[in-house]
Amino acid sequence: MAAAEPPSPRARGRPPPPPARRASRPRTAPRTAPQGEGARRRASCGPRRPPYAGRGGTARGGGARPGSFLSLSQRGPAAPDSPSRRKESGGTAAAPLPEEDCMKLNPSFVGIALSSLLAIDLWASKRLGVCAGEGSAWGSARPLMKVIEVSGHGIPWVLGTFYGLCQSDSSAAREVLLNLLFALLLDIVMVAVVKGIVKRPRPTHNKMDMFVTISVDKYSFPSGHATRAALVCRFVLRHLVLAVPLRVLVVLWALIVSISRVMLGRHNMTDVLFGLLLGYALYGVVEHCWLSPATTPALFALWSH
Ligand SMILES: CC(C)=CCC/C(C)=C/COP(=O)(O)O
Repeated sequence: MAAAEPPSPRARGRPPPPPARRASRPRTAPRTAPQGEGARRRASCGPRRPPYAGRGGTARGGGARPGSFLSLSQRGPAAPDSPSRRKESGGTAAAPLPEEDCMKLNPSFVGIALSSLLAIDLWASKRLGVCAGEGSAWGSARPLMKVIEVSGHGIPWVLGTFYGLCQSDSSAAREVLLNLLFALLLDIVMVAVVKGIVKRPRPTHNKMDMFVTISVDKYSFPSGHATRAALVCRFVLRHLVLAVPLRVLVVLWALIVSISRVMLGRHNMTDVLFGLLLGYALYGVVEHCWLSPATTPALFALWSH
């Protein structure tokens, strides 16, 4: 006689066992099939206030709205019925994915990372501002730092280049100096534009006793001295024939000018780093727009004697 079969779960009034994929899920995430519209919305990857979001779904320290969560599993509206989508949803288009299948990236993490970086920047820059005043740790080196500051200032560079241009008697020298003048003016304009847009104030420990400034120089991002140092350094190394020790000196000068901006308390480190990058990139623009008697004959006619 055959043994009596145990009653099936359905016969006992229990729900049928879940499909194999669901059965492999951890027990800590029990689930029941979504019932009704409300449950379907909860199970979807759509906008949903995260547990750590404040009023209006804004996470602390960031500006993420609930709808701005990114889901790697979500599909854009362009391909709502793609084969992969159909496969995922078991053949029915637009079926919501289970919540656990969504990986949410909260954009406010980027904000938190940036804020942390800026906080470290402010803290480290203040500590490195050892020549920010006469009473600072290296206050006695401040006069020397200010001489280095003048060596990277725009006025001596623009006036010196202009003077050299007027004095030059070879067309090759004129071409190089005219392009250097263009590079210096482009640098001043670009730095002024970025400073005017970003409007980052100078460090609080800075004493505003700089030699000749323009209105945007009350802002600190990026460092005009650092952009000029990087730009002039690249320009000189490329267009002047110098012995190796002099080439090393040019690079050292650019580095010392840049470091001195933080030591003097004029800038935070990120101002200087961005300034160096900007100056390096601006040299590429100068090379691209290289002025020559062939491309700008009228300009060169001004300087021919
Ligand atoms: C007045 C002219 C022609 C240039 C201004 C040069 C200057 C004062 C730049 C500011 O440099 P930092 O941003 O490094 O402090």
